[in-house]
Amino acid sequence: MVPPPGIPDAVAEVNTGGSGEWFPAEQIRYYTNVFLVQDDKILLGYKKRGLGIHKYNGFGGKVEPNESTLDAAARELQEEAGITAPLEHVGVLLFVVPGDKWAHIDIFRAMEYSGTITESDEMRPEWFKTTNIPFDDMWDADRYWLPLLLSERHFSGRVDFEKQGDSFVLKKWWFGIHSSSKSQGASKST
Ligand SMILES: Nc1ncnc2c1[nH]c(=O)n2[C@H]1C[C@H](O)[C@@H](COP(=O)(O)OP(=O)(O)OP(=O)(O)O)O1
Repeated sequence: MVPPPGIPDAVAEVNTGGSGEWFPAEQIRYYTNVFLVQDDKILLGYKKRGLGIHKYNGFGGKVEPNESTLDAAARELQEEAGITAPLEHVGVLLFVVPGDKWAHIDIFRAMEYSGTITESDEMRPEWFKTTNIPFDDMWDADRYWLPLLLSERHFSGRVDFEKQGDSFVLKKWWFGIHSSSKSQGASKST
């Protein structure tokens, strides 16, 4: 299948599914999401409030006006987990819900950090073995793309959800890797 609207043509498909047409374009809102990976462990945060409450996720949030994505990612990691880290940009995901702004999420990976991991009002940090990631308690499509982050790929993807009450029901997804494939070169943000 060719990449869906919003994803560059050069991205090679690795996983797709669901049915129906892709939802039409809306305005875009920019977010960040940071995953800290060390040896065979990954740091996730249990979301205590707001969008994605009661799910595990990386640390991140909205990019503020006049802020770079990298600066936003570093700020959110500090605010939500109390640490700083050299961040590598590894992926872009589009999350689409009809009638809402598209969520464009820049995904970063960190392999080391400074400071003390600290619970915040928004997130309770918790280490998991990479062989035991709590996908059943995460956003539904995370199981399809998080392995790409762990295998050090550069990836892009799109997930269309339908809102049913308070739930986001997975309708269709597409994930692909970039031809350079292995990610490289950290952007220092500490
Ligand atoms: N489907 C979808 N839509 C929007 N955001 C997300 C998803 N899936 C996700 O994994 N995410 C991520 C992107 C961000 O890291 C968070 C959402 O950020 P949010 O908590 O709303 O932003 P903050 O700026 O931290 O929020 P406030 O401080 O304003 O409450 O989930």
